[in-house]
Amino acid sequence: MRRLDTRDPGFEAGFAALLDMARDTTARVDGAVAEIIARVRAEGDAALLDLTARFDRWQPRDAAALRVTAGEIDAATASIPAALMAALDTAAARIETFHRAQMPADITVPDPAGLTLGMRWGAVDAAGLYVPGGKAAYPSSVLMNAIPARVAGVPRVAMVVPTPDGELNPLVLAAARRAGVTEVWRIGGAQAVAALAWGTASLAPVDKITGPGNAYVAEAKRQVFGRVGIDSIAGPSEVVVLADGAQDPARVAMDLLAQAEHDEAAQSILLTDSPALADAVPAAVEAALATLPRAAIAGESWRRHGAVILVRDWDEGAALTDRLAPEHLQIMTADPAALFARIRHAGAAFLGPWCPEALGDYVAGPNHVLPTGRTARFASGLSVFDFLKRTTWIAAEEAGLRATGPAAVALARAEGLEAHARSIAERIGMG
Ligand SMILES: NC(=O)c1ccc[n+]([C@@H]2O[C@H](COP(=O)([O-])OP(=O)(O)OC[C@H]3O[C@@H](n4cnc5c(N)ncnc54)[C@H](O)[C@@H]3O)[C@@H](O)[C@H]2O)c1
Ligand SMILES: N[C@H](CO)Cc1c[nH]c[nH+]1
Ligand SMILES: [Zn+2]
Repeated sequence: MRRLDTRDPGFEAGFAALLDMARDTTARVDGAVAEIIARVRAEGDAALLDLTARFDRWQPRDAAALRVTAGEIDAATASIPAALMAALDTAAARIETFHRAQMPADITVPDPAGLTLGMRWGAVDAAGLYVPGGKAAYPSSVLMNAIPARVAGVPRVAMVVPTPDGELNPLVLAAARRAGVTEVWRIGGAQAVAALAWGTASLAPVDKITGPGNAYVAEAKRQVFGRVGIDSIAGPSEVVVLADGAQDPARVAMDLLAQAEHDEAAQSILLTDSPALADAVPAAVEAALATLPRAAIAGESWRRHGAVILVRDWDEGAALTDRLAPEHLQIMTADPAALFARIRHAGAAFLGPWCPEALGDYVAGPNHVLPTGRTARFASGLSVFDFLKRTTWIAAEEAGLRATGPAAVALARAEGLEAHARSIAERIGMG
């Protein structure tokens, strides 16, 4: 854990090291990922069987065993206790409501020159959803990926999830059923991303791959981009908590640990204007760690990547937050909305002491698949827009072509493109 103070002369160097940590999560695995993708392209299902045995410690009998059957999904769903199923339902319904509200409308623009112009939205044909499963199972991520895809109208939704040691998580399967996933595959890591992008004899390729994952998954998505579309790069989790001196150190500590427990590579940062809070939180983190089942992961994450930054004021706090462009931004100050208005870059914001980030992970409604590694400077969280694309259209009658065509003819000739010019000119008798 780093302790930084903006008043210290060495602050910039320490802060730059924090920024580098966020930037560097995938670079170190690019070679290994390229090899995995090349193997899946060359060997298809055989590579999936071999890599699954190697990385997930599970040897599927054959390629057919990589696909979860409808019977397995039925049995898993039936095994979920009613109260847990009700919680899954609450989350699914709230996520669906929020994402339905995102659906954009087609536009038609009447044009005074006599053309009609428009833009139409349409869903991709097939989406591949990556659901992480190496260190923990994420039923909530199934809902967060699949519900926007279905709301957008995607007909084929293929989900991949690793099953370490051959363990299928029943709630992951129940969530897949609840969210309308059409295929579930027991594969993970870069090999799953490669299979979705290039296809194998068993798994048909998709058009768009979405979802979070570890550094291998994030790097694989980066490498298959272009062959398929991807959402943002959502890698190891991050949170920046902005808290003033009125906040309870124990609550702040648990909010930091809620990200740290995801992954040793996760990053949790506290920014505060209170020297007392800056002193109290590290001790509160250590005390809370002792009570957590995933203390080993959370402890390593906190010690390697965690930070407490003491700022002079919230002007400084807002500027540093923009430089971090965090995946999650939790604001617990006297006027959280006013401070949020001064910050431009964050994947998702959580305002006030009654809005811990974990609420958004599960049931609030907005998506929890968010841009990490400072990509919130230019990227956004998963939404229906990731599964939609736009087609613009133009309709012209003769009068419209006569009114607008001569300018096009002039520009086409200026570009030396005579066929362009004549395809218009000959229709309107310009010669
Ligand atoms: N941003 C989000 O919305 C969100 C949501 C949930 C989880 N997460 C993040 O997703 C990540 C999940 O990571 P995970 O590891 O638990 O699951 P994962 O499913 O992303 O990765 C597991 C896979 O990684 C591959 N792998 C592991 N070690 C490898 C190696 N040495 N070489 C090649 N491949 C290897 C294996 O194929 C394995 O199946 C965490 O960082 C968590 O913070 C993010
Ligand atoms: N915080 C994660 C996104 O970074 C999402 C998640 C899933 N389950 C719990 N949390
Ligand atoms: Zn989380």
